[in-house]
Amino acid sequence: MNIIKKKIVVEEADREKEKHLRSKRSSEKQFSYDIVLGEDATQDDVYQATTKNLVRDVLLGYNGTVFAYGATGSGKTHTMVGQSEGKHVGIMVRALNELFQYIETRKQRYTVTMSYLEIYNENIRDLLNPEAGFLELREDSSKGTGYVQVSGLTEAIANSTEEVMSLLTKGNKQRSCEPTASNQTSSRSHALLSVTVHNTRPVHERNVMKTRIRQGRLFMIDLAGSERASHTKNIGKRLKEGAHINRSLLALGNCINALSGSNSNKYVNYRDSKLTRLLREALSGNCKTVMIAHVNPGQSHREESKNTLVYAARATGISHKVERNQLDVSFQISNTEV
Ligand SMILES: Nc1ncnc2c1ncn2[C@@H]1O[C@H](COP(=O)(O)OP(=O)(O)OP(=O)(O)O)[C@@H](O)[C@H]1O
Repeated sequence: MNIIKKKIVVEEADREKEKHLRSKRSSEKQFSYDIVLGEDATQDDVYQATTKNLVRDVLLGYNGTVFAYGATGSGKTHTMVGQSEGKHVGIMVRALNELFQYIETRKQRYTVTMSYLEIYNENIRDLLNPEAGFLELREDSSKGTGYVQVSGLTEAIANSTEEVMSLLTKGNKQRSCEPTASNQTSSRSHALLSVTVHNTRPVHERNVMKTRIRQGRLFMIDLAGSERASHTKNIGKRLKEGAHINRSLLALGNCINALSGSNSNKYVNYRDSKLTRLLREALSGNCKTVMIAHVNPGQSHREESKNTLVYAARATGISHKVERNQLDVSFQISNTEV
């Protein structure tokens, strides 16, 4: 697999090449994306290219989502979570660090809250309070069609980088992770970290004092990887987990298909999995969304990598209008003379 700036070229296997040669068709398949990062890209390169702008946007009152997609063992957790310190820390830590660095230099009032959950075998667990058991999704139609909330999920207030990092570490330790034949540290769940930044500041416009309220929310998601039972050699519990993972990723793929390009009028079924119900806003609502597709360049991973590339190429065709969450509350200054 050759990696060029904005394109990925997948070469067919030798046997397929011969077939293409006989039919005089190209044996290569090209996929185009906004950005393509090669095997030598550092964690910082990935953060800068994918998430840095989302952090800035969230501070301005937009919603943002970044999610890692790809087959098992392709490097999703490495990208999103990474190592706990040093140059291999992942996107979650980098984004939270940058967010607090910015807030600490500002005089405005910011409140940062954070929640962290996992979807394991179609059950939602609070990673900041796992003792709470399985949590339910509740629809709140007053906030729009399909708006869902996780009932009883911890929304922890974080006042500093240290506090937020300690919450993140606590959550990561609770994640369902098991060795499989494909990956020694395979995530068996989808992990969704949500960070909400609420900001108020006074503004003075034409004799009117106002309080400007902005709220932005950043979702950072490490999906579990799609897997083939034959590759992972999973049996029993691992096999059941794999089936749940594949089913919810299929539901996500179906939503991406329905939302992309010429299919945009098609009915989008978010109801097939908890993952798609939770991601509805990110996929089609008021949200700037970045998908990081992971592919393994090895020959033996060619089919899985191709599937990932096809979905990612479709996702580039999804577009929707994004608005800032901002509200001005005015106080009239009257110059009444007595
Ligand atoms: N860019 C990279 N540099 C160094 N090591 C990497 C890189 N990408 C992945 N790895 C290593 O490869 C292994 C598999 O990666 P990782 O666990 O991130 O895959 P995954 O896509 O999250 O898999 P799963 O879906 O099974 O959870 C890990 O040991 C990880 O540290």
